Amino acid sequence: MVAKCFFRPISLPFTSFCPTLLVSLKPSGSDLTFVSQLCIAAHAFTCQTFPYGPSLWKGKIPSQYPSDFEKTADRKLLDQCKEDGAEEEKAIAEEEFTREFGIAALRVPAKDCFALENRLRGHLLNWPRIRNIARVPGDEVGEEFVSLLGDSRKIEDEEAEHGDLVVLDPRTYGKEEGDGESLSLVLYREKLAKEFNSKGYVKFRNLAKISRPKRKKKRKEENGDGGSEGIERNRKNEFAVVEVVEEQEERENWKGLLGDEFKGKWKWKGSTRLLLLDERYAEKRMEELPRAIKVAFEEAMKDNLTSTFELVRCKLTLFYEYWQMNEVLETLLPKDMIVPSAFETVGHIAHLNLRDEHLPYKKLIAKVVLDKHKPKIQTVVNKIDAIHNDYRTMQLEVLAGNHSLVTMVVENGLRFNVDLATVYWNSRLATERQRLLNGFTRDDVVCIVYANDLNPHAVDYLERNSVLNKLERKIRVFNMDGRRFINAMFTSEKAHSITQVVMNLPNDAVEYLGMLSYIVVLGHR
Ligand SMILES: C[S@@+](CC[C@H](N)C(=O)[O-])C[C@H]1O[C@@H](n2cnc3c(N)ncnc32)[C@H](O)[C@@H]1O
Repeated sequence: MVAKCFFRPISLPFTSFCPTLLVSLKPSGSDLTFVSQLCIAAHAFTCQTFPYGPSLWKGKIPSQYPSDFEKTADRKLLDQCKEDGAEEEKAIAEEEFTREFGIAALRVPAKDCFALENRLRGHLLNWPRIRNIARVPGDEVGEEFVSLLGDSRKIEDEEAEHGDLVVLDPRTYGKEEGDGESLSLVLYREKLAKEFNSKGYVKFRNLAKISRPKRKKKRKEENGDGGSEGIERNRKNEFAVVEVVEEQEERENWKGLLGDEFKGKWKWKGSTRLLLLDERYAEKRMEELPRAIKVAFEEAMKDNLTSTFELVRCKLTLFYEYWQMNEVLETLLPKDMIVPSAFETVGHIAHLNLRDEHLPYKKLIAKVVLDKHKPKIQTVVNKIDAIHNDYRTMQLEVLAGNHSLVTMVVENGLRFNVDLATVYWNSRLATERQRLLNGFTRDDVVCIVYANDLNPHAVDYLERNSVLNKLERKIRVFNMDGRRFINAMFTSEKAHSITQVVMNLPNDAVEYLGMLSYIVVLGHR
C-alpha cells in the first residue's frame, strides 16, 4: 500500500491555508527552531507509517500513466520553467494527479442507507470531502422495475402465472438449463417483448424507455461526445468517482443490452447505495469485519434482504480536482522547498508574496492557486517589489488568470471597488477598521466625514464607493497633502464638530499632528 515516504515540513497542521491572512513564509529565529523540532517529530512519525487518509503518495497511479511520478511531464515542465524563466503560463498535466484506491463497501438498500450510515459511522470511510454514502450508475431502480424484474418474491408469482418465464428466468441469471446452455439476455428481452399487447406497453411500459435512447444523450453522441463514458464523463463535474470493480464484466453485458441507465442494476435488486468502509477494511472478508457490520448483515439476512446487503470491492478514483493546493504543490516543487501555503485575497484577486526560490516556478504555483480556488479567484498576482511610493501602491505582476486588477471587496456590509494597480488596499486592515469603529461612542458620531488622500485615483474610488454605498451625502472628499488638509480643517469652524481623527499613514502621520492634541487618519475611504 505504501508507495513512497515523503517528508515535507509543510504538511504540519500549523501551516494550513488561511484565505485572508498572509502567513509569513520566513519564520523568525525562535520559530525556526520550533519548526525544525516539529519537523523531526513529523518525519519520525511518517517514516513508520502513512497517516490515515488519501495521499498522492499512497494511491495507485492508473496504469496508463507513468509509474515513476518523479519523471512525469510535470517534472520536465519544472525543469523547463527554470530554463525559460517561467515566461509562459504553464499547463498542468492533470491526469497525472489521478490516484486509485481499493476500498470495500457495503451495498445496502437505498431506503436504509442513512440509518445504516448512522449506525456504522465509526467503521465508514472518513476522508476529507468524500461522502461515505456513494452512488454508482444505475443504483436507482423504479418501483415498477423492482416489482417487474427484481423482487424475487414477485418473480415467483410471475413464474406461476407465465410458465414460459419460469424456464427463461434461471437461464438469464446464468444458470444451466437442461440443454446445458445459458440463455442470453437478448432472448429474455425478446420474451418480455412478446408480452406487449397491441395498445402499447401496458404491462411492460418501462421497457419502452429502455429501448429508446434519451434525446439528450443522442444529441451528445451527434456532437462526438458520446464515446467518453464512465470515469471520463463523470470527471468533468466530479473530483472523485466510486466504481464497483467485481461486477464490471457482467455490468458491461447488461449495459450493451439495456443502455447506460441500467448498467449498474444487472441483478435488479431495487435501489441501492454503497456505504464506503474505512480504508483498513479494504481487503477484509465479511467474517473479518467488525461485529457491528456483521450484526447489520445478519439482521438483513433475517429480513430476507440478502440480495441488497452485500460486501463489494470498489475502486475510489480521486482526480486532480480533489487534491488541495498544498498537496499538488508538494509533488510539483523540489523536495527541499517550502510550499507556499497561503495568500491574501482582494476580491477576485489572489495576492502571493513569493520568496526568491519560488520565482522559477511562479507561473506553475499561480496556476495551481487559480485551479484550486476557482471561481472565487480569477486572477493571481505576485508582489514584485517592496512598497516605496507615496501612494503606497504595490508593484504587481499578474501570473495567472485574467489581467484585471479592478475588483470588488465586501467588508463589514459595505462594498468597495478598488483598482490594485493604482490604489492602496489591504484586506488585513479589515480587523483594524472594525476595531476603530468599535472604539467610537454615541457621542463621537459625526454626520459628515471629512476624507482626504493624496492619491487622485484613491480619491476617485472614494467618491465612487461612497455613491455605491449611498453615503455620498455624508462624506466630503478632499485630494490634498495631509498636512495642508489638517491645517485647513482645524483653522475652519468645522473643527468644532470633529471629535475623532483617524490617520493611517504609519510612516509620516505623526509629523502631521501639528496643533492637534489627538488625531485621526482619514485615508482614501
Ligand atoms: C496605508 S495607505 C491607507 C489607505 C486607506 N486609508 C486604507 O485604510 O486602506 C496610506 C494612504 O495615505 C496616502 N498618503 C500618502 N501620503 C499622503 C499625504 N502626504 N497626504 C495625504 N495622504 C497621503 C496614500 O495615498 C495611501 O492611500
